[in-house]
Amino acid sequence: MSDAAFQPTHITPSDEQLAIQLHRGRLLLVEANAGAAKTTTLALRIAQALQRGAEPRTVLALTYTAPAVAALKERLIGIGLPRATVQQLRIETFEAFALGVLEQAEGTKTRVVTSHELVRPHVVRAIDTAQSLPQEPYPDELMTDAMPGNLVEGLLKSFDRLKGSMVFEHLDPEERLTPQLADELGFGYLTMRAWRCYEFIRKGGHPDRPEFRFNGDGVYDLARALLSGEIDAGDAALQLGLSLVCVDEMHDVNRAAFTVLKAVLAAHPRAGFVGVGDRDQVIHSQTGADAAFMGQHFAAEIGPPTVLPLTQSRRFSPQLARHVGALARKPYTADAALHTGIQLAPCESHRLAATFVARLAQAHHQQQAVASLRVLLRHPSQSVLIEHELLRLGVPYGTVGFAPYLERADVLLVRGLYACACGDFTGFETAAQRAALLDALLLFSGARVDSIELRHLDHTDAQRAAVGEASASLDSTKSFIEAHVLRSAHADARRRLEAAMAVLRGNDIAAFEASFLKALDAAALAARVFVRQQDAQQVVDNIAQLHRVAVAEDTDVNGAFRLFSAMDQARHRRQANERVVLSSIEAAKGLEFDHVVIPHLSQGEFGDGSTENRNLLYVAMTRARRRLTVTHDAGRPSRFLKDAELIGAT
Ligand SMILES: Nc1ncnc2c1ncn2[C@@H]1O[C@H](COP(=O)(O)OP(=O)(O)OP(=O)(O)O)[C@@H](O)[C@H]1O
Repeated sequence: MSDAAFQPTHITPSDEQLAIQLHRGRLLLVEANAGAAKTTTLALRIAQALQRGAEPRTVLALTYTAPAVAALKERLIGIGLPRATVQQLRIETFEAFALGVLEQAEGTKTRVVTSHELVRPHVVRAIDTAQSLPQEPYPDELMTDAMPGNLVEGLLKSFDRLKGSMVFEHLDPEERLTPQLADELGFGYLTMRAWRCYEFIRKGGHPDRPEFRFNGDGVYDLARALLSGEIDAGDAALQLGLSLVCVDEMHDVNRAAFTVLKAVLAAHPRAGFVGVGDRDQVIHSQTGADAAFMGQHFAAEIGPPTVLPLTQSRRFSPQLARHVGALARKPYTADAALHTGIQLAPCESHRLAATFVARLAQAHHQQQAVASLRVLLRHPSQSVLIEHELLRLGVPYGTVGFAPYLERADVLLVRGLYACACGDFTGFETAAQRAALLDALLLFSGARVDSIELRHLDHTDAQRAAVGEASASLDSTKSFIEAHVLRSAHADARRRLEAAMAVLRGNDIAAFEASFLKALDAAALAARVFVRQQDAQQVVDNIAQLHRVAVAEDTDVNGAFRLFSAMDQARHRRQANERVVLSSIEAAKGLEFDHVVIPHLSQGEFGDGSTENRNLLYVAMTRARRRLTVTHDAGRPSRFLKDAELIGAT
């Protein structure tokens, strides 16, 4: 145990950082810009606590996302803490932490569901129930022309906000829910009624715990149990013997997470608290995230914190700080010693942008110095052309936040249709490849595996068992497709799949170009399968991009599909590479890379001008250390480029 300042490796803390590292007051908040060393300074504060004698298991650091957990661990190792010590610290997402506390309090583990598609039937049932309750005082308000299945996406989004903001829990229990009250709260009456029914279904009639928990339900259920007094700060499940509680990316905290945090601090009155965040990195506002939880709510409900500054970006240059400051409309300074090259490359088409990015990656890969190049994409479908070019050039790469395009269910569907239509299963040599193909075909065809031997299993397990068996050999795969996919497909889906196969069978590239997308009607196929509009849109976009690549290959249909298989094989032969990675922006939050590439910042490519999209671009640009490259169509640049003063305002 020592009271001397912890000495990090690699960096010399600034005076501002030292003030935070050595702070002894109980409550400390730091709000600072991206790259201003928030996570590093939190890591220093944790290392200082260990130096003062704290046991690693008594330090709890909570964040909202898995990438933020990874970023904090990386910084702790970066400042010199042994990996083994870092592994003993409790660094978790709020959701994982809440699930752990609930498991302890409930004495059992509840099933966790992560797929929107698996909760869809429960939401549909909740709408049905809400619309048919006999004592409903406002039945007319619950009628809608929309099919229940089409309401699921919107309802789940509203449910996220109802949970995150704990709207119901803050209502007067005596107050009756009326259409007017629902309106005042900013939710439709049907939404609030369906929510109550959904929660009833989720509880499954069990008195102590729900049947299942979906995304965010862990934090919500714990927060609700805390508010109702079912669990309190004195409960053994919350008595964790903590000496320090930290929250990284505190701007992502919503009312439910804040309720959990309050209870953790109440359970550990002697533990110190440090929270760090940046209000321009809020990309989860749909779940009720609000920077006020590191402002007025914190002061009013937990106590007045000491607020300490971190003023300068330590990641990138003053020039880049000026641009991101203009984008986020706030003052931004950076360490004058840092240099970040900024390149704005005009590329008129997606294809030109893909070629440009792939060449950059190739040059990067050939350099000897170990450095990271990260291509940050707003939508996964933007990777199709870029990956295709990388494979053509033989540049190894990895993907984070989405699967490589040749492994996506929608791309496997198209490749599988070609394989079935033309009897050419090249590219499906391994059982794993065949299993992925069967899963994709089952998904989009709406076919259900039905066999007497598997009746004792639930649907998911039955499908897994049947696919596992069928994928063992190519012959059994083919018979399974014939017997269980095409023959038992949903009627609409079957019509589309057969029409698409007929186009492929013709091996006529002109007909393929003119009518394949129309015959397949991916939008209709996807809308039947996916709950979220954005997921269905991704299917349409992925297939459109694949089609574009095949048409541009200047060969016949057989040639184009053979090329896809060859590329897939080449990809499997090469090791995934950490130096060139294509990634979603969400998965890069909290991380940093030597060279960041943001392709195609043109009108309509980065979503609308909403705060959420602006914040995503802010997060993306601020990941760069030494180089930032942005491509755009100079004829139709994104408005964000003007806002960031990367191009002149017109
Ligand atoms: N004292 C220091 N000297 C030099 N570099 C430093 C110092 N402190 C932090 N850094 C570096 O600054 C960079 C940004 O730090 P960090 O990731 O902690 O910022 P952040 O504010 O958490 O960023 P974000 O909000 O984007 O997640 C890192 O490369 C880190 O190593």
